[in-house]
Amino acid sequence: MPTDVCNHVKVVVRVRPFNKNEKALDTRKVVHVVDHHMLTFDPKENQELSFGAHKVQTRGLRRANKDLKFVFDNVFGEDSTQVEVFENTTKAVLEGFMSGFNCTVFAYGATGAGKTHTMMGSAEDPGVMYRTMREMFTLMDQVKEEKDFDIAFSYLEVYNEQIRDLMANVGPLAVREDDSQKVVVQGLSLHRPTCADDIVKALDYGNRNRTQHPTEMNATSSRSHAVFQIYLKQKDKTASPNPYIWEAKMSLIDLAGLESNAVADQAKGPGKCQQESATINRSLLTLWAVLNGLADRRDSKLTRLLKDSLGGNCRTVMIANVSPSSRMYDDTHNTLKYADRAKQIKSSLKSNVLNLNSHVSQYAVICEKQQAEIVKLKQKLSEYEGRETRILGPGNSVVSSQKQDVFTRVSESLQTIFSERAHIRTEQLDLELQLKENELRQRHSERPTSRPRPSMPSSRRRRPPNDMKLLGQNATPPEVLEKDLHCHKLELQIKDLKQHIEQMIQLAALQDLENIHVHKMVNLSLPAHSDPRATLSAAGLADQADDPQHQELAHLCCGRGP
Ligand SMILES: Nc1ncnc2c1ncn2[C@@H]1O[C@H](COP(=O)(O)OP(=O)(O)OP(=O)(O)O)[C@@H](O)[C@H]1O
Repeated sequence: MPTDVCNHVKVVVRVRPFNKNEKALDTRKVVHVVDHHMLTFDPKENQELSFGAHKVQTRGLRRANKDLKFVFDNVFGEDSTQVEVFENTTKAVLEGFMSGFNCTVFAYGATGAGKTHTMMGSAEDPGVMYRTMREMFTLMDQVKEEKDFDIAFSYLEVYNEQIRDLMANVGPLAVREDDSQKVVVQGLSLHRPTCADDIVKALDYGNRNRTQHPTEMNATSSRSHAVFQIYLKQKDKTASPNPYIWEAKMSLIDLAGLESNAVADQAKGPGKCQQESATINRSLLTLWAVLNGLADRRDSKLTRLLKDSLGGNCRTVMIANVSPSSRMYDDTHNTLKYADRAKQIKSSLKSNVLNLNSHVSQYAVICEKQQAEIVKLKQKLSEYEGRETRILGPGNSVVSSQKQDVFTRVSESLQTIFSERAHIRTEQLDLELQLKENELRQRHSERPTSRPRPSMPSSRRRRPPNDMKLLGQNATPPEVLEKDLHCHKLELQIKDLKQHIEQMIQLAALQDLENIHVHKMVNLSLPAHSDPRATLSAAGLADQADDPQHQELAHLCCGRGP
């Protein structure tokens, strides 16, 4: 889904190591990296470090230390690796690129500050461009089952306000906008890489065509802005008739080195190079103003070219390259000031996600259908609310609430009948027990006291006969008789429990059957006082017509139907 987010331009600073010249001249170290986010420019004396044994004056007169603290999204020190820089710059925006956001990563800084090293690197230690492509291929590989990709790249330079194709080695080319406001460079060659190594070869080939002139700071100074652009189109592989399509452009730019006028003047004198330097500085200034939203993009070829890749709808990373040496004091100071201001730039992003056939008319039809569905459902709901509440009865037939009342009453009556039955049974058992007691008492009273009872257990037989006392002699039963009675009581209890369990099982089965029968009878809607036999046969229970319990139920159900 397309998403809009507000994003700051990510600004990082990379400080390169002292070069041979700077070492040889024993220049002062003017950039002190405090940590991964902070650096001090021109630190106070106690923080100062000189490369050699003695300090070397900056250009012009020695001035008071500025001791300026700068904070950035990342600060990479002199020992930082290409991997570290990549991981904390382009890698972070790659995810956005794969989600359809345009991205731009550009290296900015003075001539010889390390821009080309950061962006291109060398075959042994490739820079951001190669690593970005390699990572992109890895990411594409991870989702190749779900998405189809179409990837292409172009490589051009802007030199003295002219665009040249570095891959085809032709130019100048015109830049214009197409009907959909996309920037198009007429005649620019597009290339389809199959792997990251194709890109390295292409970059190597293109760089050989890039305009270079030696500067005071860099013998192989790139005097043009090199713009490497990757176009990625991805489409869902799903069988959906409206698959999403992501289209995004990533621009990796190695800008021409900014030259302070002092250096340029010193190095070049009048002529072509002076004009070149002035053009570079002007286009960088324009770029800067565009980034800050202060200038029209038509002011320079570079900004026209990057119309859809700067600010606005784009994720931007700026890598500011600086030298640590006092020899480049002013350039470094300027670069850091610009980088610091770039942190304030915000861009409003919009993912370039398209949907095939996503016509408004389609959505209107879907909306209409859904609205009709809602009206229908609302009607149904109010109909149901108007009616009496219905619940499901046995056999899944619908029983009205009136019938449900009768059903509940019949169930309650049945419960009462069964509990009364149980009570009667208990009373019956009590009576039986009393009878048995009386029988035993009578038997004992008839028996001679001296003779032991043959049925008694041996432990009892061992007791002296005079222990036995007849009931009635002192109003307490003899011990043997008491034990006999207890034994008998237990036997009766066991018998009763067994019967009770059987009864419970039968009752449960009967209750189920009765519930069904009651339900049948309740549904008959017979008048009150109908003949129970007739009710039973009408309910299809003619075989139960003589059963008093069923007759009782039929009586209860009659006249209570709907
Ligand atoms: N981080 C670094 N580590 C080691 N060497 C570096 C580093 N950065 C730059 N260099 C070396 O410094 C020299 C100048 O760097 P580079 O060509 O990248 O500068 P540049 O900013 O692109 O200059 P220009 O704008 O003039 O083209 C090169 O020899 C490069 O290898």
